[in-house]
Amino acid sequence: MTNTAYLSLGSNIEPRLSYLHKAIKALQQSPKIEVAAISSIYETDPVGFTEQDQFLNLVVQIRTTFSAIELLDVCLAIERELGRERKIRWGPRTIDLDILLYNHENIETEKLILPHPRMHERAFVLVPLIELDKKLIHPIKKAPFTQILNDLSDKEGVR
Ligand SMILES: Nc1nc2nc(S)n(CCO)c2c(=O)[nH]1
Repeated sequence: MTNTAYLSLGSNIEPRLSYLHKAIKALQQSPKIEVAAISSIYETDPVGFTEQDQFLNLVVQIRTTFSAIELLDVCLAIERELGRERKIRWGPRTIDLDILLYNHENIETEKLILPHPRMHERAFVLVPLIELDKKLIHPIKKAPFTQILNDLSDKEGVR
């Protein structure tokens, strides 16, 4: 059964662009993942821990036969391959892959919460996600992501 998922990718340690390309290539190399669409790349102000460098962010749409938990393990493996060190929780990172949506499912385990619990607060996620599909609706809030973005105050952090 083929599932549709959206992943947010980010990097704020140089060479940022190279890390993003390598992460996308790693996804494409998986036999159980088809990268169906890739958003533009946005330079974004760090949110959460703001004393760090600007990020480059993008969102990819994938089709996959992995389960959500298996997809999480793939994302964590790619982060490890690209030298992600989890020193400071919100600190700088070579690469970050977050699962945003998996079909329209609501999953709540200690390893994985879907839809991503902070995606509705993050312009660096919403702007590229809407670029890929303007009609997407948050499966729990039942609100279009375009409306969630409009309601967001600090949109200016995304260029
Ligand atoms: N702009 C921006 N700020 C961030 N803060 C954290 S943590 N992250 C890592 C993703 O959770 C980011 C990010 O990817 N982009």
